[in-house]
Amino acid sequence: MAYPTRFSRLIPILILAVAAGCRSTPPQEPGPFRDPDFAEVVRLDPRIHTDIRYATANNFTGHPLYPESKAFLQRPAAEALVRANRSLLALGYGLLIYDAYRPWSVTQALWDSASPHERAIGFVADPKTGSKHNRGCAVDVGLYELRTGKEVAMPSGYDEFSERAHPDYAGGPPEARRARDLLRRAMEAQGFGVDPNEWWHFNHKDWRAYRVLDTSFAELAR
Ligand SMILES: C[C@@H](N)C(=O)N[C@H](C)C(=O)O
Ligand SMILES: [Zn+2]
Repeated sequence: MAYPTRFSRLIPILILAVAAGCRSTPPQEPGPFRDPDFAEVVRLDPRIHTDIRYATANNFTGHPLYPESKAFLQRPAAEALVRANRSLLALGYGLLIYDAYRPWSVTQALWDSASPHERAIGFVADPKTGSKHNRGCAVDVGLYELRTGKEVAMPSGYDEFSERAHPDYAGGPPEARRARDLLRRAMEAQGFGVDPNEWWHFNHKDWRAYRVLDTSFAELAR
């Protein structure tokens, strides 16, 4: 029987073609874009603290997704963050970064870990379009108290995906809401906009000028 034999020879080729079609890659965007110019934030201002959650198992996936704990941003966003930190230092607080530049493949991994509901409400960016973190123009931040070095309590924890995480949530302890609003004012004064679902996530105003990247931290540090 000639037909089944010829067809069975085609099967590996078909599998390879389907696999190639499904291979995930960052979105191809027409641009034009600025060249990447990353700065490691703590080198610009060591009084900005970090607790890069995706470099630890203390994140919603339960696994480390970064090989090292680093906070890079495109230079205009990094410099704006330093200015926001300076304004907070004067009030007895400092910025605590939970995440900054995120390679696109990590956005894909977060998307794969998220539930359909979390995807639907925009808790994690769709890798088809990419995240503003992938452009080096989004930062997840909270506050620490200068006097004690301790993290300041907010109405929800980081990546707690609930109504309490909304930047305009009106419940919870008033001092937690005051801290959240103080953070937001300091960030907005320097050109960042808060995410409507997440009090900790801020996009720098220049995000459209940079493409989605999948460059590793090690490559950025070179
Ligand atoms: C997953 C969360 N930390 C986050 O950053 N969400 C936004 C929407 C993103 O993935 O860009
Ligand atoms: Zn974020």
